[in-house]
Amino acid sequence: MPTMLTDVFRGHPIHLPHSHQPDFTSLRELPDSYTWTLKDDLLFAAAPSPPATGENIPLIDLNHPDAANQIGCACRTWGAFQIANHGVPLELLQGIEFLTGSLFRLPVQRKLKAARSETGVSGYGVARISSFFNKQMWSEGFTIAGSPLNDFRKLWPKQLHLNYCDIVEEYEEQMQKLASKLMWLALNSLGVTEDDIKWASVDDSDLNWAQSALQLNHYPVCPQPDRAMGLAAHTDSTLLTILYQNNTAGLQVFRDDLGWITVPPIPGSLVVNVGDLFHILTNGLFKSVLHRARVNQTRSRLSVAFLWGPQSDTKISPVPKLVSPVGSPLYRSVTWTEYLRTKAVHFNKALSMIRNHKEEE
Ligand SMILES: C=C1C[C@]23C[C@@]1(O)CC[C@H]2[C@@]12CCC[C@@](C)(C(=O)O1)[C@H]2[C@@H]3C(=O)O
Ligand SMILES: O=C(O)CCC(=O)C(=O)O
Ligand SMILES: [Fe+2]
Repeated sequence: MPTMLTDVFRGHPIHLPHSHQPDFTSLRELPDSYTWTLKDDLLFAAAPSPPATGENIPLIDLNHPDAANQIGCACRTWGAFQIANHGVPLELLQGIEFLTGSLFRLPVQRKLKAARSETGVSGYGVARISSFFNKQMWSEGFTIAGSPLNDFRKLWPKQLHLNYCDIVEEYEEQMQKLASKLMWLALNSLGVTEDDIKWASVDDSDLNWAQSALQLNHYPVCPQPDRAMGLAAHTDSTLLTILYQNNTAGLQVFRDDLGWITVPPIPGSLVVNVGDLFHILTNGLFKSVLHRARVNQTRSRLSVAFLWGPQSDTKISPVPKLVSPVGSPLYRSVTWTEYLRTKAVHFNKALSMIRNHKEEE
């Protein structure tokens, strides 16, 4: 039987200190356990871009006739871009932001009623990647995989949870269509079409070949933001991730030649990033971008990540058209479930674990 996203960590517990969540608002100084240095993350202080270059991920208008090529170019050079005219109603973006804010404003004891279990995917807690670091992150999260009904009922025992479930359902529906559209635009820019990928379809009335999770993130105001970390550097395991951020900056993407670049919030736009599975599918042509979230001394920050990938039993391997006739594929084939489990053990080394030894020249 194929594994669902909700089951991937069953038999694979990840020990996370959910219940040690501090009351962020009462702390005037950063506790040592939240103070990051180079020792805790080698990239912690990697030089930011020289201010003069002003380089940043592109903002792409999806109504532009050349959008596919612009997306392809952004996926190759940055592994990320922002989009305008994406068709997702502004009220829905405001709705998901309101829901996220009201969830994290709940008292911590109520949030812990829906705490993520050690073998589960859904629920409230610290970032799953926390187990790879000695220091704690200045954030709290809530993951939704499958229906949020059970968890939401624990958070809002009265009627409210039903309205919030509707918002999540509508948001996921819109995001699924958008993610599929973006994937095909990006692939078309490489000359890859529906004929080259048997497990996916262009028809957006049938998106059963894909699945997703929603990650709600809250980064509270922080007394010493320069020494804290909201969400440590990572790549997503997805094909694509679509991120909504509120009007507070914090997301940063890494470029080898530029260091960390802050992605400015642009009202109404969405950030898209390439995940590890898209990198594999394109035989390394699209960059799975390393990103992280920093925190702020005066403003709290919210973000909502729509993490999108194939069904759990679908084998993802480099599209043959993108492998040189004299070379071999950079990666062996892998399902999303297998990859998530590899990542749960090897974290940022997961891609190299599935890399073929005999590489393309
Ligand atoms: C589908 C998933 C991707 C994710 C692990 C998860 O099972 C649900 C949460 C996702 C998330 C969000 C924050 C960053 C990340 C690396 C993490 O720790 O949990 C991603 C995971 C991922 O993309 O690998
Ligand atoms: O909050 C952000 O800007 C980044 C969130 C993120 O990377 C994630 O949830 O995977
Ligand atoms: Fe991420």
